[in-house]
Amino acid sequence: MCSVRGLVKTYAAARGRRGRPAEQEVRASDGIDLDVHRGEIFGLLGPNGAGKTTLVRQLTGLLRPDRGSVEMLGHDLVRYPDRAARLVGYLGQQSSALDELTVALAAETTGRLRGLGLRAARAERDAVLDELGLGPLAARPLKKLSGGQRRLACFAATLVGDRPLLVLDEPTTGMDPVARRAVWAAVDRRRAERGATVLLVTHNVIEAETVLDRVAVLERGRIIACDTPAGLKELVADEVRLDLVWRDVPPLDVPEVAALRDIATETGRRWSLRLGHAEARAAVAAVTGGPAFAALDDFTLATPSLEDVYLALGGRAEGLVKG
Ligand SMILES: Nc1ncnc2c1ncn2[C@@H]1O[C@H](COP(=O)(O)OP(=O)(O)OP(=O)(O)O)[C@@H](O)[C@H]1O
Repeated sequence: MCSVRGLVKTYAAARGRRGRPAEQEVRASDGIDLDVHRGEIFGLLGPNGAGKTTLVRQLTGLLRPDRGSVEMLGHDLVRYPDRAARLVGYLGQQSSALDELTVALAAETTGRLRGLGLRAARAERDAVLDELGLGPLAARPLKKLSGGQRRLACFAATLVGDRPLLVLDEPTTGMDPVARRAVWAAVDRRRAERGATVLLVTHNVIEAETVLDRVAVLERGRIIACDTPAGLKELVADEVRLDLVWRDVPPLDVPEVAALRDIATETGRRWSLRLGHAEARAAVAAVTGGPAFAALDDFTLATPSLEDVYLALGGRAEGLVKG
């Protein structure tokens, strides 16, 4: 479906202003090889600034790589970037182009721009707005919607006028749980019923995990791991996650608790720990059996999620690329 080889993109250094030193140039894509197969939902994960948006903008013909090739359904998109519009439905991070239109007109116009006749565009518009529960907002201009509503309306417009590849950059940003669920259901339906291919950029690792077939983890312009969610999770299969929530102050006078603190990630009253199975059993016994129990509000023990993989990879980057 889409094959990327040796992709390199460097942003030029910004000149320093008012005595500040010039910024360094940024190599946002640093030799990326990637294959997205037809009919799969492919996820791109990575921390802020890893180069995800830069990569997808090159795949959608909006940004020209310095080096490397992008081939989509047999088309060379580096040489012929205009062809991407016929192949890709792209939901970028910003939506200003549609802001003046109503929700209904944004969807209809997208369909028309993608070559649908008026009746077909209107029929698809109605079906998509209905599918996403946007009917009540259809007559409202996008600029008068909340952030999450606007995002959902832009997502709706992206779906009109079927494209073989959907590229969605953080589609659920700002959405409430009902809207998010509607987005994932719509993505899944397009794959199941129409064999659509979807490339998804997301930070919402846990939510996306249920729909993703394969995932690439990007860091500083490079792909440091690429596999199925299950394959990636095997990388941390020997670990479990223990979350402890304290009522108030953790009982650091209990030696076992003090020892756990050294390896915990603290967020408010919550401690998150990644532990081996035996260590986790010992930790649970220590915090639930002894004097620490009175200070404990809640605890959960979970098998690793894609988020744990992502965090673990952050610590040991190189050499994990698979398949
Ligand atoms: N137009 C630009 N000019 C200069 N540098 C840029 C430009 N756009 C992005 N960068 C830099 O390139 C790197 C990759 O940015 P990019 O937006 O691709 O990351 P990202 O993975 O999409 O991040 P996020 O998760 O925050 O959206 C960052 O270091 C960023 O600062």
